[in-house]
Amino acid sequence: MGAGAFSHCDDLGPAKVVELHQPAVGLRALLVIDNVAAGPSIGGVRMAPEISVEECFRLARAMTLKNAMAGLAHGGGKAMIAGDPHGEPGRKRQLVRAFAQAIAELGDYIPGPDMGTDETCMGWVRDEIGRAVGLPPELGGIPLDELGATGWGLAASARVAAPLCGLELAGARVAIQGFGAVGRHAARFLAEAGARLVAVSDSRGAVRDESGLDLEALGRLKAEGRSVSELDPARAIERDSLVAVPCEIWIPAAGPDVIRSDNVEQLQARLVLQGANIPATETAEQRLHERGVLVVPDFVANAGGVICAAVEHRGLGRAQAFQEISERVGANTAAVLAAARDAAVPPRQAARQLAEARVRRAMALGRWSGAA
Ligand SMILES: NC(=O)c1ccc[n+]([C@@H]2O[C@H](COP(=O)([O-])OP(=O)(O)OC[C@H]3O[C@@H](n4cnc5c(N)ncnc54)[C@H](O)[C@@H]3O)[C@@H](O)[C@H]2O)c1
Repeated sequence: MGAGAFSHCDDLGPAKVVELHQPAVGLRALLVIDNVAAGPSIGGVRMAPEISVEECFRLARAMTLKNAMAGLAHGGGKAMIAGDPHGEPGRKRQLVRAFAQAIAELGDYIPGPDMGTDETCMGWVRDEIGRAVGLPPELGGIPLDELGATGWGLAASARVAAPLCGLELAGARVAIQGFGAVGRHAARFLAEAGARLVAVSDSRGAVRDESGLDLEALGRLKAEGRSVSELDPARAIERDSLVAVPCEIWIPAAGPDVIRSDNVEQLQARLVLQGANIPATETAEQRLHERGVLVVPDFVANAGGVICAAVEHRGLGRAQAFQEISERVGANTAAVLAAARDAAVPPRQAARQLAEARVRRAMALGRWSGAA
């Protein structure tokens, strides 16, 4: 046994750490099934040139907590395939199909799309082994990015969180970093609730207008492959200055670690809804808490996508998915923020405790719990 073989183990998991190797096609992949107490694990399949057990485990654990937080009958897992996601399509198909074959017997893992894979890949996986979520519509999939499942959940979270920091959504100014699947739909649903998008950025720039930005025009620009900063060049601002824009609600919907010690003091919002995963460093999030900025953590606020996938897995459609997203994300936002207030701790700490408690309660019902 290698010295580090069980280095990730704690009382929650991981249940299985599997190296998958198929020399005939050059498949190298990893699967971590972290915890299955609540039900078979759901989590994405990443394709990237470099993969590691460490990262796969961390992402699988994040899924355990996210799924438990969302109240789903699913544990957490994650898979990684070593490969070039933008490489030759035939090669990608071969790797994904070989991966699916290799996990055929590991029925306590249900694969979904993630960075480097998409609904087509999930169609191949389903074809090989009969299970996957995030499928193409022709196979019963709910197109969650097209419909804006995660943005819908963010808006549900905002409805609950806003009054807790003395805000009304009607008239609230919103700034959104990233105008992709999460950001653009969050903007749309918040606008329907009366909020006003005053600034938005993408990887190539940002634009700001205190009187409100035209969402349809922004959508058209993105559909043409252009940057949001082209909306009105006169009002374009430096991309990373978005953090300092005066607003009530700030939504990161791009990459990780965008709020850091070097820019956290510039943030003026009263509410931060984390659309992206780990958008703030630990120190910066602590600082926001000290400054009285209410932060709804990623795995509470952005669970819309995985809730949608779980509904799809049950064979149900988009109406059911959207209803469950608003109910679950809204209720969980309320529970986490109340627990954080009562214990005077940052919302992430309260959320983690709530999610872990749910996993432990599910584990206590299991055969090996030691309970009578
Ligand atoms: N899609 C989902 O349902 C979902 C669910 C949970 C979490 N997330 C997370 O939310 C984030 C966004 O996901 P997505 O699906 O919208 O991705 P996406 O690729 O559709 O959109 C990302 C957007 O961010 C912009 N961007 C990239 N770098 C930027 C930068 N430095 N500054 C400003 N903008 C930048 C891109 O131009 C694009 O507009 C990711 O962290 C993802 O892991 C997504």
